[in-house]
Amino acid sequence: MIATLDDLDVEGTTVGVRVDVNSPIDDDGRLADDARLRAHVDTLSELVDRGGRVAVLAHQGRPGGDDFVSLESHADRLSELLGQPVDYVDATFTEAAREAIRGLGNGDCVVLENTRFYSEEYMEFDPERAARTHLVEGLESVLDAYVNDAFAAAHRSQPSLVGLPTVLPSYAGRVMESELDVLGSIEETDEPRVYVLGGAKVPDSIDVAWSVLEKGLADHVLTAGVVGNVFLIADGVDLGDASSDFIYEQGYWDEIDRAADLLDAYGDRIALPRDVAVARNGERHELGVNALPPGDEESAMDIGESTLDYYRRILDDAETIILNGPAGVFEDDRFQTGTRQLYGAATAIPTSIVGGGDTASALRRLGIDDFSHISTGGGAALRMLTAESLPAVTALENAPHQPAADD
Ligand SMILES: Nc1ncnc2c1ncn2[C@@H]1O[C@H](COP(=O)(O)OP(=O)(O)O)[C@@H](O)[C@H]1O
Ligand SMILES: O=C(OP(=O)(O)O)[C@H](O)COP(=O)(O)O
Repeated sequence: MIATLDDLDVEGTTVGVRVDVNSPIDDDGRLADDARLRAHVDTLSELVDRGGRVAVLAHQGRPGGDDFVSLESHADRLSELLGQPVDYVDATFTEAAREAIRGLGNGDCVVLENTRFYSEEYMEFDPERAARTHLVEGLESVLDAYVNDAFAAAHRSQPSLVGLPTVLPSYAGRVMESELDVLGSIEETDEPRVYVLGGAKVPDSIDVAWSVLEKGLADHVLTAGVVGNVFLIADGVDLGDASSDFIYEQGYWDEIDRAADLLDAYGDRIALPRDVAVARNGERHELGVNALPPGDEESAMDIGESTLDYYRRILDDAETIILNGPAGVFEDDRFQTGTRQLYGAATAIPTSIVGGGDTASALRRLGIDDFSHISTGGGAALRMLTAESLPAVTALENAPHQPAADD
């Protein structure tokens, strides 16, 4: 049983709120897309409106990456979104941070510095050990409560996600609540239930496929993107050197054997692309699988019309569809068709659930957003779809001061 904001007496309470605003960053090191910030506005505005003293904790990027930047521009944007001043302090758990938190009045909000500027926050710990890190020990004394709204990071066992809820009364924010509500009860959705696995996270997608087929959750698994390419090769199709080299370079070669095992076990419920699109003379060119391999240097970048017809026929009967990852290289106009049409068809199905942070924002840019639920998480959503527990969710379940089960 996880406590929510409904269980928290907010007025005058100093709350540490973990959000996931890990976002694309522009060449000047500033926020380039505010979708993830907007997702947390409900939680944050509720807390300030109810008189909370709000300290926001978040990570941005990974050490060494171009997007590993300060949260100053996130704070600026948050101020616009909340319609009130939001302070930023370039400290996370030191005396400067504690001073900023102690200085909050009711309804005030401050954004602390990128948690991953501190090495412990980029390591995974069990909750008890995480509770003895500098970040947790530094903040514990100035916080009355902890709210986790960072569903997209809930598969990470890092101090701000599993350590703070070990020592503070803890609550799920509104994003976390709605994600757990939808993704935690997939088995209650209507059948036939179809999973579409596309994109480039091949090992994760194969884990999901195994799990949902084994548990009988999926009536059909439709494959696309790099995932579809791996299944085609596993089925004996020669996709040519360019696609094979790409899969090899990504370190996914072993996944071909796993895909072949899956086809052996559940081939009747797994649908493979019937054609692919390549770039020929600078234009999109579709090739049936019987016409493969493609020319030298031609890579399978999207699914083609014949695959879309086949997949649409399967979708005709579906009551629930769960999609993860694009059908092709949607960043290139020539290879957007598969994603546009497949996801477009999915919006007509009564229950449509999309996982995958990057895919979700791309879909919004394509103007396709009429789904029952668009998850804020990529990796976290995939983990939930395999019915695996997420460390940050478990930490919330085990946190002190939980409401009684019959509350
Ligand atoms: N056939 C393909 N070949 C190469 N890359 C692909 C192909 N299909 C999809 N992709 C790439 O997959 C990436 C997104 O996949 P993924 O990271 O799994 O999605 P998400 O971020 O939503 O979880 C996109 O950058 C897209 O270009
Ligand atoms: O963007 C995130 O995950 P996602 O790419 O799976 O959606 C989260 O912020 C987690 O980031 P991480 O994968 O660097 O731990």
